[in-house]
Amino acid sequence: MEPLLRSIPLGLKNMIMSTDVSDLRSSCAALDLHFSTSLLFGQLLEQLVNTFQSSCAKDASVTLKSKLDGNTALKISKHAEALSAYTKALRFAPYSSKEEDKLLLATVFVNRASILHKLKQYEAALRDCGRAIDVYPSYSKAWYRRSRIKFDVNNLEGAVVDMKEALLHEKTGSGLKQIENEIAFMETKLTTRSLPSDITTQLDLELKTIQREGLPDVQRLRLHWSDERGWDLYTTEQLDIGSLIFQEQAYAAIVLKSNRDTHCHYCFEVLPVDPVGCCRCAIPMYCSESCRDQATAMPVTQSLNLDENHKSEVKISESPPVKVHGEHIHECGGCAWSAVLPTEAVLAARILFRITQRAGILDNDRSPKVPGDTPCTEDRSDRQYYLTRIRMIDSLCSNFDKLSSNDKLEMHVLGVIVAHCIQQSSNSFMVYGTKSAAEVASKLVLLIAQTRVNAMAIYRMSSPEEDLNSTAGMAFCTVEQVKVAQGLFLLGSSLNHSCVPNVHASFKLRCLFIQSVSTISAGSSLELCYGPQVGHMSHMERKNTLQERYSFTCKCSACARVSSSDLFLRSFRCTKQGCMGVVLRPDLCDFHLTYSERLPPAVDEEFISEEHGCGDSSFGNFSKLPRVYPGSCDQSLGRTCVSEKDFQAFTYTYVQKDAVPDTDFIESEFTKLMARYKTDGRCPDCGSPVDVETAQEIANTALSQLQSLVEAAVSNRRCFY
Ligand SMILES: C[S@@+](CC[C@H](N)C(=O)[O-])C[C@H]1O[C@@H](n2cnc3c(N)ncnc32)[C@H](O)[C@@H]1O
Repeated sequence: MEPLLRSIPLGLKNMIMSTDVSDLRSSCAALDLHFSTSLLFGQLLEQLVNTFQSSCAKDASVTLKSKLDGNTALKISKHAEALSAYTKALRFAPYSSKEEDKLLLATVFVNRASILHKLKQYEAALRDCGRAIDVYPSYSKAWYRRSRIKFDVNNLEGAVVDMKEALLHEKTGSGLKQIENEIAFMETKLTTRSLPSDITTQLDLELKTIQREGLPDVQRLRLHWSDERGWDLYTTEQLDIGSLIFQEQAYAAIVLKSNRDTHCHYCFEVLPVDPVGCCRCAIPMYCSESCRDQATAMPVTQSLNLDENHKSEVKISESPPVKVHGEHIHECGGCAWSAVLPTEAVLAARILFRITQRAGILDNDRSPKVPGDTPCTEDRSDRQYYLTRIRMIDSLCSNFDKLSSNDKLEMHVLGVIVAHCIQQSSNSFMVYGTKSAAEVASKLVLLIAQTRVNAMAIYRMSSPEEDLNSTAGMAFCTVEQVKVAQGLFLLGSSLNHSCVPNVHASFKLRCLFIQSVSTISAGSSLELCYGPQVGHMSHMERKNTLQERYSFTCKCSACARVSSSDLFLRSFRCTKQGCMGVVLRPDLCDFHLTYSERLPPAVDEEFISEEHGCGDSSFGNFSKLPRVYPGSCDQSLGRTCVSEKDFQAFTYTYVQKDAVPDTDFIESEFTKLMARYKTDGRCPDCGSPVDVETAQEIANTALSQLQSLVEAAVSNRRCFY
């Protein structure tokens, strides 16, 4: 990416960096034209779309090597190692109608089943045997293994049936002898024992089913437009605390690169011990065939009939099953682009894929924003509903014009790369109509920007890792929230941010659940926290985080007034042992600055700074501020010390007054308090010099050490209680 960025001529760079959303077509066309003669771009594209060079292409030699690794590990009882080697072997195993490919696949499934059997993971072991039988029905060892597992779970009848099937397919003399002995032994058992229930019959019931896409209940929700915050979702009815306001399936979603080997690429749950891979490429892992089929919009049986070059996929793609979006299929086929490009670019491609799949066309001109009070869904008949939703993609805000010039440039390069990757991937079936790569790229650039602003992080609670080499089981005590995927939820993305949110988001499979965390009165906006929250971060940190991450300045109710937590978050105790003095950080004045601009100039002339005015315009009317505040510009003057008594008196009044106190009250109290102190950098109680920056550094170091300890403890995942 870096060399490609460097290769862009300065004039073109400047044009792209200063482009706005209405110029995207011309800026993308100019970049596309430049890349069309660039050797570097051609080479990169070749790497991204060439199935033969790709690291994610299916490769029987990797399967054979991993299978051998698994066998070696098994011999020395390294079960966990053997299991992951066989899973890797399956990941790379080609799915084709060739005899040798089918046999290889079936062999590895049976090998993995043997380990799972040893580990008493009966359900998973039975599933793997079933997979082997589906792929290669005359593979005796698959029937044999399944019979042994059924025997161990007391399904003696099933065990005998499978063993007899194994006998039918066995070709070696010694094998036949062994199977006959097994049948005789099992039949004796069968006549002497009454049988408990069959675990295998329960399996089907227990198999996870993914919720079908349902329409959220949005009857009581409306969208409202304001120039300050764009679209805002509000309720027409009062909502009680804890109400489920709506639930919504992801429009498009993608697992994070860091979770590719641990979570299902479709439902994002933790992978079981017997994950299944994609039939065409070696990247995605799914928890079940059901997830795989939904991600690729193709049943396994069809996958097995693919010829070597996967050409038949094109036929399937011409008539994708209704209601199944198969978001992985268009980017799959053994080429690397979707595996190596940044997640947000691949997610944007998935969104584009879905738009074209639904609408049948790619059209940039649809639906300009219409500010006003608009119901989210007027007509919920299927077609109209989806048209409304597609229209909403165009109306998702991108904050494009507020992006940094480097972000704009990077998004342009990604947009052009992805547009070409999609067009050159052998199995791509996006419908572009008459659109050129540059036009597709301009749509992608906008989608990447929209994805950045609107996509939500999908979280999972971490679940216990089983110790596969121990059959004794283990106690588990660490539970943590892990960010596993990124998804776009159309209705969810109309929720604005607040640093004191009134709704909470949670996820199950690919579904978003929005619940109220307080009583929300009719007509109020539903506000979610995008991350920075009062009590966790100071006003300045919240402001910077939102600006950096989402390119907007927060206009929520909490940022429109002083929050008591800011005071606590930005203060230190004097570091001298036994001293109770409290030292406030210089940047505590950040919120003071915000408010003082709205108030009459500071009254006490003694504290008006003349000599320390730094001329930094970001500090607004700096010369009118009390002298105690210039610490933010000049650190040597920035020690604002307050005696414990005053601090307590102030915070007491503050907290007692109201949890979200009256701004003017706080402002005047705070100004009065600050005005009593000089910036001499000393603790007011003991007179020791106080270095707030050093104190902050010490606190940060201690925090990161603590964090490392927690991480070490979590990764160890052992706790005895
Ligand atoms: C996920 S969208 C929310 C819906 C958005 N208002 C719209 O019109 O599509 C996030 C964007 O909404 C705007 N926004 C959200 N919360 C805001 C807030 N508290 N203050 C100002 N703008 C906000 C910002 O432009 C932000 O990038």
